[in-house]
Amino acid sequence: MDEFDLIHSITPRTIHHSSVDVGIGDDAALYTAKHGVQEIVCVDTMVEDVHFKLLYSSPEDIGYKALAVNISDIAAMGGIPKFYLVSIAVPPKWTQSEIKAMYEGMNELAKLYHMDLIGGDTVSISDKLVVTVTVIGEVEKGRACLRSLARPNDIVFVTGEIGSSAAGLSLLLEKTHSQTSAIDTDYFIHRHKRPEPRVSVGRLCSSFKRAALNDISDGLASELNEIAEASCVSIEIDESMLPVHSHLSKLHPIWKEWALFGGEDFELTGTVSKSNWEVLKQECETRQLPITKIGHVREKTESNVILKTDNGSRILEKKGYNHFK
Ligand SMILES: Nc1ncnc2c1ncn2[C@@H]1O[C@H](COP(=O)(O)OP(=O)(O)OP(=O)(O)O)[C@@H](O)[C@H]1O
Ligand SMILES: Cc1ncc(C[n+]2csc(CCOP(=O)(O)O)c2C)c(N)n1
Ligand SMILES: [Mg+2]
Ligand SMILES: [Mg+2]
Ligand SMILES: [Mg+2]
Repeated sequence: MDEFDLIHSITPRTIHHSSVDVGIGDDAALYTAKHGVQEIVCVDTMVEDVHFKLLYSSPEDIGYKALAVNISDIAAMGGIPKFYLVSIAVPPKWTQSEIKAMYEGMNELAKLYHMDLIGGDTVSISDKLVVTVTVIGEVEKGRACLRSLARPNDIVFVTGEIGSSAAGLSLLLEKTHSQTSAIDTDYFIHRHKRPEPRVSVGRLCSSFKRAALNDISDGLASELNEIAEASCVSIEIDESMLPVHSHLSKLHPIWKEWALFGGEDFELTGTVSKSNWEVLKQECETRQLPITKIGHVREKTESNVILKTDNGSRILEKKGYNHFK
């Protein structure tokens, strides 16, 4: 079984409400609730030992990340997050104060975005903790940054830097050991545990008539393939332009794999027209938001995503984190 095939197979062929603008297939769903506004809804689950280990994650870390990954999906639609609901399945070993600490972790981030916790559900489970967060946000009607909005000649960009979260995970799982104290391993670990959703960049993109966005949960290669598929275009990126932390390559020889396929960076990748790119770059510079051009959108060819390297070019397959592979 493949995660993406499964989702495809359960996608309904008909909808009952014409107010549904975007259903299954993007970072979040969109429906028109009131004049001039589209509501955005998304949900993501985190499971102990699949998404985090108690060995290195505090209850606050778990709560923080469970909300962060959902705010990131709202950012990837160009929206403003407003409300959240939390469903928890808690094993017997958890104390009430640990659960409260998990909500404190969420609240840390919710405060920043002025978000309200408006509901949820609590059940017991025999073994591992499961946290499911639903976030509701909104975007001006017609301004959502859909995966299907990339067009030939657009500029392809990514925010922040990629690969650092995967490096942090590798350090936490003790698959990687730093040979020198000159490398700030805590930095990479922090990037893994406490991703920062890029809401401001999403909002800048939603001010353009058209922008495609996706947030990086499964890895840059996977997310760009999703944009290329949804937009019926090909995407060409340049390996030498990929933004990575200056210490990443010193940590482990597989650093390029981390950057392309590692995932959980929760940065945004997307495409805008050439003229909008100049505006976006300038606006990001003014606000000190890191953003990097990494390539171009092309007319559709048989390969969805192409990576140009020093030795030529290769197809970047939709390889990355996949729950059933
Ligand atoms: N079990 C499911 N039932 C119905 N729809 C689903 C299910 N799982 C995923 N989807 C839908 O499929 C689309 C893609 O979901 P996916 O979870 O891959 O995206 P994402 O949340 O952006 O990525 P990630 O979960 O890796 O952070 C979304 O529209 C989502 O709502
Ligand atoms: C203990 C442990 N092992 C592996 C990973 C890596 N990982 C888990 S889920 C995922 C993709 C995003 O999740 P989703 O697609 O569910 O949103 C990635 C890259 C981790 N975080 N912790
Ligand atoms: Mg997403
Ligand atoms: Mg999801
Ligand atoms: Mg995923």
